[in-house]
Amino acid sequence: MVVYWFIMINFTDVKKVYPSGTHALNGITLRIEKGEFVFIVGASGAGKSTLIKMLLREEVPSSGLVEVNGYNLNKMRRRQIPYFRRSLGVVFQDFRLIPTMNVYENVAFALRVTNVANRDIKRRVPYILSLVGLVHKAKSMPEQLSGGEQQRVALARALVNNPQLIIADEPTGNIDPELSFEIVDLLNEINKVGTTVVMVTHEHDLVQQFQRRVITIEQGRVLSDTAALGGF
Ligand SMILES: Nc1ncnc2c1ncn2[C@@H]1O[C@H](COP(=O)(O)OP(=O)(O)OP(=O)(O)O)[C@@H](O)[C@H]1O
Repeated sequence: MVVYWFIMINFTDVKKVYPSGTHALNGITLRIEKGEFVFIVGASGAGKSTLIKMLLREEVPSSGLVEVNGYNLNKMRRRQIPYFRRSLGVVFQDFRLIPTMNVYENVAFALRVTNVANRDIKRRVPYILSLVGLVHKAKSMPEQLSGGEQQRVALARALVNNPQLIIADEPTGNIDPELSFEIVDLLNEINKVGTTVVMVTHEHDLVQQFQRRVITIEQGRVLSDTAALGGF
């Protein structure tokens, strides 16, 4: 096996058959380099979520190789999984904020679980909240926020550990179209400073607007893989 330092994600002939017998992935081979911004698109049932679950090591392939950020996920031991996941920033469609914690605490919590010192938390959380434009909402509870604001908190939480890779699974699925643009724009800004971004989406308008690499999945295969217009 050759590990290239510039590769963030490597799938080699990845197949996934669920115990039900469904063939969700039928031989996916793709490479995403560090620093790329990639949209993953495809019809419902095409295999996008299964692909994301492979990236997070929530599912293992039936065959084929999955490498993420230098880790061979096929060989990863169970006790290594939490450490691996902490190297990623993950954003989901349904935000997944802790409802009993305010905005500040939701973001701080991601640092507390990794035993970051209090004085560093006090410095880092306001900085990240300022990046997503939510300093003035630090004391608000999630239920007091709009969908777009909740997703920005989720993004702040994903960013606070300074991950090299952000995985966003339909991050705009539950927010208004005009706010969706803002979320992808933030991901775009984060990407510009070097973070790799992989975003699953159904929204063709967004994909059109941002003109990045687009990988289309159909029936568990890569149907097309188009480089960003204007090139890298
Ligand atoms: N845990 C599971 N057990 C059995 N089959 C599954 C499981 N998860 C997904 N599938 C099946 O695998 C196929 C791919 O599903 P997947 O969720 O990856 O698609 P998707 O592209 O993410 O769809 P959507 O856009 O609707 O979320 C589908 O046929 C689905 O029914």
